[in-house]
Order: sequence, then C-alpha cells, then structure tokens
Amino acid sequence: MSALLELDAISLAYDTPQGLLTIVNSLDLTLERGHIGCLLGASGCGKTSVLRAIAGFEPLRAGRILLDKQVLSTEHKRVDPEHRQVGMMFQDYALFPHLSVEKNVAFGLRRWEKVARADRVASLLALVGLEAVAHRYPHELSGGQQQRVALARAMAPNPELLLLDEPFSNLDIDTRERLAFEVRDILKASGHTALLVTHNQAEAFAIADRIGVMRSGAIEQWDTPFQLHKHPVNDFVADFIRREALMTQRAQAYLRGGEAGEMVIS
Ligand SMILES: Nc1ncnc2c1ncn2[C@@H]1O[C@H](COP(=O)(O)OP(=O)(O)OP(=O)(O)O)[C@@H](O)[C@H]1O
Repeated sequence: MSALLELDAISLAYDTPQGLLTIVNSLDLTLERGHIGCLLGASGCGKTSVLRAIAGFEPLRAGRILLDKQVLSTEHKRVDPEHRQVGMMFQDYALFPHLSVEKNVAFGLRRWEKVARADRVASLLALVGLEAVAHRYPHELSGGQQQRVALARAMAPNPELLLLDEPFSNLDIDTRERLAFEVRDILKASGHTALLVTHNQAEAFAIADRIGVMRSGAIEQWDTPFQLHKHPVNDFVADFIRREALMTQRAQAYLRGGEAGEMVIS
C-alpha cells in the first residue's frame, strides 16, 4: 500500500472580527490508496475545515497537503480545486433539480466524448443501483437514492480522492448505517480512496478502514476501528468511543472481524 493523501502538519485559521481564530494546529494524517478514512468528532472540532482545505477551498496557515506525492497546498501555494483530482460530495448533495439522475451524474463529464460519457454514466448507475430511475428528477427520489446520485456524480470523473462531508446526515437513523455499509461496498468495488467526516460513531465504524478521533482541531488517534475500540491511546479517545457504545449490531459485527475488517456475525 502507498500513501495517497498526506497532511503534513497543517494549520488552518479564520479571520474573524475578534482576530485570527486558529481552528486546526499542526495536524498530520496519511491515507493509503484504496482506503476509506473518516474524521470523527464533535461539532465544531474542525472536521469540515480540514476537508475544505484538502478540496482547495481553504488556505493553509502552515504545513503541506500532498496527493500522490504532488504538493497541492502550502502556506504560499494553492492548486485550484478543479485541478486537484479530488471529488467532493456535500452534506446537502447539491443535486441539480432541473437535471435527471442521468444528467446529474454526467455533469462533470461534459468534455468527454459522447459514447465514453454514456458508458461511464451507465456503469456508475449500475454500481449504485439506480438504473431504473435514470430518467427521474431529484425531487422524485428518496433521500437514500439522492445520496447515491450525489456519490455517483462525485465518482464520475474518476478522481484520485473522494471527500464526503457528513454523507448520511440527511437520512433517518435506520437508513444511515445500512447506507454506510452500502457506500463502503460501492467505494471498495470501484477502488476509490475516500475521506469522510461525521460526528456519528456507528457510521464511522460501518464505513472506515481508518478513523481519526478529533478534538479541538487535532487528531487524538488515527487508527483502525478495531484498534480504536480495543486500544484507545488516551482517556479522551476511550471515553469518546465508549460514550457511544450504542453502536448497532452490524458495526459490532464489523469490529469482531478484527484487523481484517471482515464482518463476523455471531
Ligand atoms: N468561515 C468561517 N469563519 C469563521 N469561523 C469559522 C468559519 N468556518 C468555520 N468556522 C469555525 O471553525 C470551527 C470549526 O468548524 P468546522 O465546520 O470545521 O467544524 P466541524 O467539526 O466540521 O463541525 P460540524 O460537525 O458542526 O460541521 C467552528 O468553531 C466554526 O464556527
């Protein structure tokens, strides 16, 4: 395995009327190619800011962001979002209401040759199980279907890295975890590397190969779900993980699979 995404001591801050507000201070993270990473933490700890910085929407105050060894951001340099090979799926899905499912997915492929574009859209719709609704409009879909359109649209140009901001937050609680497993299967089937943020532990444990537990702009532990559960590095991580011990049976089954990440239903 090789590192695809590297955050090397990144710092982020916002200009506010009260002065410069530092949100993230010297954060490190390495995500392997083909892995699904997840930033997990309470509201306001800086998860979305980190995602936006990786997408190129926020400047760095210090540190470096590298994708496949290419420097995307430093304090002095910022590659434009559209030139980063990074796809982002937003919390509200941001689907185009006047475009059909098919056309939403094809949106980022406008420069592709017609036949190649149609093939790509068809294979993505098959992957996310939406062939039957290809001609419907977003308002004619369930929340889960809309989420899968948004995922297919983000995956369409085949970005090196997918960023997913609270991808399940608009769905009801019963649907969330099921879809987290479904999205994991889709990402694994397509071989995509992805980083998502959530404040929901069951979702994180359902989907991720690596989870970063965040507190106040820092990652306390970046590890496998199994290690986080069994060997938290400090009291904060231990409390955080145990506090949400109401994880569903499927997440627990995934954990029982240990390091291999296989689901063990017992
Ligand atoms: N443009 C901005 N200007 C000033 N402060 C901001 C800005 N964007 C975010 N913040 C602040 O930065 C902190 C981190 O915000 P961020 O959205 O990254 O956190 P988060 O962990 O993703 O939270 P949530 O789970 O609620 O989305 C918060 O205190 C937020 O109020």
